[in-house]
Amino acid sequence: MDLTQLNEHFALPGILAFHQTPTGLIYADVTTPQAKATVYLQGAHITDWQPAGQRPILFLSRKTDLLPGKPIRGGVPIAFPWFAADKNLTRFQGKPGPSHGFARIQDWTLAFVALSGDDLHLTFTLGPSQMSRDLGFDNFALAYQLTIGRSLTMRLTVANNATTPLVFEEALHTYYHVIDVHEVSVTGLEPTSFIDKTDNMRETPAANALLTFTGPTDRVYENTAATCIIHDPLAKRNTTIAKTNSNTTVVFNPWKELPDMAPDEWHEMLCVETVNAAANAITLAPNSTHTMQAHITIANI
Ligand SMILES: O=P(O)(O)OC[C@H]1O[C@@H](O)[C@H](O)[C@@H](O)[C@@H]1O
Repeated sequence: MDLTQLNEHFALPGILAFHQTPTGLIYADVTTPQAKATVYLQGAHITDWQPAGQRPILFLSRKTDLLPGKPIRGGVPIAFPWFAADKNLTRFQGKPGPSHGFARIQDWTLAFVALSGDDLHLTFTLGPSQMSRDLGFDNFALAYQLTIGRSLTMRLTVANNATTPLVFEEALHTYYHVIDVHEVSVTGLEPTSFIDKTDNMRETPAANALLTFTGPTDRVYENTAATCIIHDPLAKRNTTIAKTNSNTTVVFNPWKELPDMAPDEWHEMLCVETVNAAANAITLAPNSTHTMQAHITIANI
């Protein structure tokens, strides 16, 4: 659907309207009694969620390009069907796939809109495309359900429509806005060992202490379904991330400016990602589905 059709079919006066950036990306502009949000069709990518009375919860780089086919830096990129670098080149006839897969750089289809009390439900779908087929993925379907209100729920369902198992990784690669990452801590991962991507993928024992940030951080915590809490004393809030059917959590801060970030913006961001990757990659039987969910709530402290 083009912009006009989206507005004809789905707009809700005062609640939901669709707009287009000068660069050609279509987005949903959401204003409910409880929250504001922005969701791009490219990647079904939520870039802003701001419950009433709160500062923005999600980080979005001021320098991100918002160009067709280019990943957006911030918000919640959906990684599928692999996480980070494509590690299995032979599966794709030697062609390297894009970082974090193709789902975040494809246009999704908006399939469902409904208001339920103060919550807005949006469902996006993605099926095979020329790009996915070129990378060896031709028999899957994705549905992404967002429930936007005082809390945010993100549910990603993968269906395997093939006659052979579908092996994939997935992530709701959530960038949180924090006032100063030096002052922030994360609880929930104390008892869990991790792969340290900043130290040659070293298997690192559990710290048994809350997580604070003093340098580049890129950690893959496997076999954990734990709820995590981001404690941001300067913002006077705790952000709680509860997961369903996710056994990996990734924590990321580059500790330097990335090419599509403004200088020093890394101070203001922290990724705590709801993931199934590495040892927790999913093998999905034919004619079955897998649903991973993240539920985010905010409490003032
Ligand atoms: O630059 P990208 O492709 O968006 O990836 C950002 C980061 O995403 C993290 O989740 C990965 O663990 C990092 O290794 C990676 O650098």
